[in-house]
Amino acid sequence: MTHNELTWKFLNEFDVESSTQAKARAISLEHGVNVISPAVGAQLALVAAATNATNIIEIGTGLGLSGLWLLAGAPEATLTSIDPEFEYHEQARELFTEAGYPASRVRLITGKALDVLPRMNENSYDIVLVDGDPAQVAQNAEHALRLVRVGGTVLVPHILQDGDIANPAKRAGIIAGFRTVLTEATESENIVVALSPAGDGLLQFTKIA
Ligand SMILES: C[S@@+](CC[C@H](N)C(=O)[O-])C[C@H]1O[C@@H](n2cnc3c(N)ncnc32)[C@H](O)[C@@H]1O
Repeated sequence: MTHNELTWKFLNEFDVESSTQAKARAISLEHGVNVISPAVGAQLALVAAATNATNIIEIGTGLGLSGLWLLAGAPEATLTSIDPEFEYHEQARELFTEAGYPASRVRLITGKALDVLPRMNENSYDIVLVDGDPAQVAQNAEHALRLVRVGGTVLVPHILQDGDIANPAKRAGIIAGFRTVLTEATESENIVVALSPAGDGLLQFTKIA
């Protein structure tokens, strides 16, 4: 194993999941859902805790793993999570309940992000997680920036796209969308940006104006 591979392995094995998070990961994998790594999950929890988040929105519930990590950092927060898959939401609901989060604080909206997000109030959320349809990442990130309050943070996992984002020859389709998100984030004067190499990458930007 190279030095870089060893470092990456260490980084991604550093954080330990709760039994419910581990269960959510196993069920997600059974459904073929591309989940965040424990290292990314821990980063989400840390941002939620550091932001003292009370109002979180998540695009792409999956089976609930990323939501469980966000609530681990802000157990008193309300999580609104959007996904078109009703079956995923049924399973996720069971996992949120098992982890002790009441239904009143986990609002699952079964629908498509681009239908739901325009109806949500701007400057209202402490955290917006963008992890829905990768083909719509640029539009979703634009909505996220509108929805997050000043001082709040937008989180975009899978930003490195399995290494494809670093390959200039890869320009088409989904990769183009992720590149747009990165370019717009670095060019905006109203946000502070950090790109983390954890898991498949995590782009974080905090609105400052
Ligand atoms: C990468 S998975 C999310 C994984 C989850 N965030 C986690 O780490 O536990 C992407 C999710 O986006 C959902 N999705 C697909 N199209 C969507 C859309 N138009 N709006 C919102 N979510 C969508 C999929 O059903 C899938 O659950």
